[in-house]
Amino acid sequence: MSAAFDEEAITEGVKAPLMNSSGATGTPSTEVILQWDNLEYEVKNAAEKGSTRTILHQIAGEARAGETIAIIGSSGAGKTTLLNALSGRIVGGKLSGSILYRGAKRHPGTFKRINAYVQQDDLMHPLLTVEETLSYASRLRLPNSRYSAAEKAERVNSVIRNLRLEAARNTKIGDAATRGVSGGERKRVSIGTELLTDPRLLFLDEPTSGLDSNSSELVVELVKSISAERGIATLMTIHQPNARIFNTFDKVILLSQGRTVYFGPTSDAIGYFASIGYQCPMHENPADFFIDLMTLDYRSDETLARSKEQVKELADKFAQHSPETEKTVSELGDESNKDVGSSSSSSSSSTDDNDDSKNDSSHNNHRRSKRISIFNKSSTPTLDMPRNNWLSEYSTLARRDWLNILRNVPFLMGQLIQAIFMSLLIGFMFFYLKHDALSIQNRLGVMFIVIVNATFPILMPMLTLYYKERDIMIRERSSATYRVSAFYVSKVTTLLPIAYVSNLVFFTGVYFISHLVFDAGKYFIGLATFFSMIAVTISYLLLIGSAIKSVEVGFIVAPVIVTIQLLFGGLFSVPGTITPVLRWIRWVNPIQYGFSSLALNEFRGLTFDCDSGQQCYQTGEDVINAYSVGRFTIWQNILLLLMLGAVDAILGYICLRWVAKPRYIWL
Ligand SMILES: Nc1ncnc2c1ncn2[C@@H]1O[C@H](COP(=O)(O)OP(=O)(O)OP(=O)(O)O)[C@@H](O)[C@H]1O
Repeated sequence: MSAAFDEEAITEGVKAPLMNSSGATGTPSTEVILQWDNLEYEVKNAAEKGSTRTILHQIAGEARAGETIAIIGSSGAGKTTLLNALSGRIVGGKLSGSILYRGAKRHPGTFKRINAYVQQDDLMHPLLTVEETLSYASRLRLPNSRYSAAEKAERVNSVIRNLRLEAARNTKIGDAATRGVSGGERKRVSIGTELLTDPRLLFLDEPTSGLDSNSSELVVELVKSISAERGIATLMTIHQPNARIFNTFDKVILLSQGRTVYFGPTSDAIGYFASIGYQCPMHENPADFFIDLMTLDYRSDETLARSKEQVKELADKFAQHSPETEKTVSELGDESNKDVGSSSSSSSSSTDDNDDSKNDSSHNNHRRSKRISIFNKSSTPTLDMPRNNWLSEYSTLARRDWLNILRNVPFLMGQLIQAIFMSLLIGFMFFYLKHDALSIQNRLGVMFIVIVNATFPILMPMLTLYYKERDIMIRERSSATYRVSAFYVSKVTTLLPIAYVSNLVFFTGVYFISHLVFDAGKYFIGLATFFSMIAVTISYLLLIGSAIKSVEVGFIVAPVIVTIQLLFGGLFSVPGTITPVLRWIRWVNPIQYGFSSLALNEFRGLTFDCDSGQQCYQTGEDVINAYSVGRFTIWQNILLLLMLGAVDAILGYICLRWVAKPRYIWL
């Protein structure tokens, strides 16, 4: 099933022999998966024009197969920046130094498919169950050429088992509006979707944030256990872990102000700090102790200066320690790697405090061994995954979209109730139109309101849906899960039918209650115009939702443009009378084409009973001429609508590709 892969294909250039930092050739059990050296990251300093700010200073380290490494530091220390730099997800600024994947330069296209990144915010479809979420992820991420449907299902089951999600298997993910799984379960589902592909590297940004200590411990323990079992090199940022969690990690990187204050086996950290004059008090959580040492104290200028001095001293001492440390860390790394996968961390320190932490650790590991089952050993990590074809991606996404939308009862009911309510309101407002002079204005009014109903009531709720899904797509795409085009077409083919069903009810209701010209041909031509207008609205919302990244700005721009289109739609001002400077608007105004088409359809062939002495249009043709709606034929108007829709849809797709394109800096 998991065929062997050509490793040359995933790296650039000549592949270097695998070396650990002491220069020894790596053995499979201590294989260095990721090495980084002299990493510096600079950004523009917003406070001072022309100057830069260094966020990471000369960071070096390595992550080996099966190791779980924590990046710890106070807020703003540079943890996420380091994680992003290592995972190839850093945007903007200037990154320098070197990062090697198994001894060779990383190749962006393939590296992102073999490493997994669990973001801090778990963006998932709230209406899918845990099992469905994992199942769709497996269908999208695992290639059909290598995995049968049964194997994918087995993999999902294995993830559910290993991440202890059996009880939540059929629970919906949920969100602020819908109660779903707990925070810890949600995080484990996020991790599970990333583990489905058997990554070689796992990055987690604050996986315990927002979780209580029990859930946090479980998440970290499971990640550690799975990483060790599967030979995954795992790096995670973490905020103030408790002592038990701290001792779970094989190694820690302690960061302060973008500098390394310590990198090495967790069990040696207390000893190292004691050796440079900072003894961790007995019974104090070592993580809290280290973070206190590394945090700037802003209470006064004096405390700030003192804490800055202390941070500098810690970083300098670690840097001075470096040649020796590199060796020590590497040797210790080898030691700890021997333990990777077993249930205890190495310890070379003999201080009381360290004994304390060792006790914690062994207690922890005892709990872990009881609580954690392991992945199916027969499956080996894969290094690269070929993609599924477009049709397979599209059909999976479309099925997921349909499931999502059909479960979104408030949205569907809202659409239907709105359609019924508006059809009754408008139908009875213009109830049973006669053929007198007054009916002319009313008929024009009905035509216009029908067209308006194909804009706002569809645009706003569907734009909300689209923005949510777009963000999930951008996250999923960062792991090269599927093509943007498959996502985009899937959106068109779900949103359009949903809009058509509810608006068929609306159109039919208005048509018969207000008693427009009863004729099957006119009904269907009117419906064709109305549906073409809906297609333009859907394309327009895809364009806005793709081109404008910010939801807030999108919600301002979208209605403003539609309002302008309404003003120039043909009812409030006759096109020929508009100032020449603004006259071009009609050419790109779908409302004008839609209104013209409906008006032509309704008025053609009509005659009106004018009272004697009353100024009145005698025939429908008179109305058509007076309102200048006869510039194009009905079918030309419909064609122009469809063309505008196609242009919006194509522009939307181009914009989405641009928005979804990762702009990561690579080393
Ligand atoms: N692109 C950027 N432009 C400007 N400043 C940046 C940029 N990236 C990071 N920073 C700054 O670098 C510092 C480190 O940021 P980072 O997010 O890595 O910290 P962190 O340790 O993860 O903090 P937290 O735990 O609060 O998330 C912060 O002060 C942040 O504002």
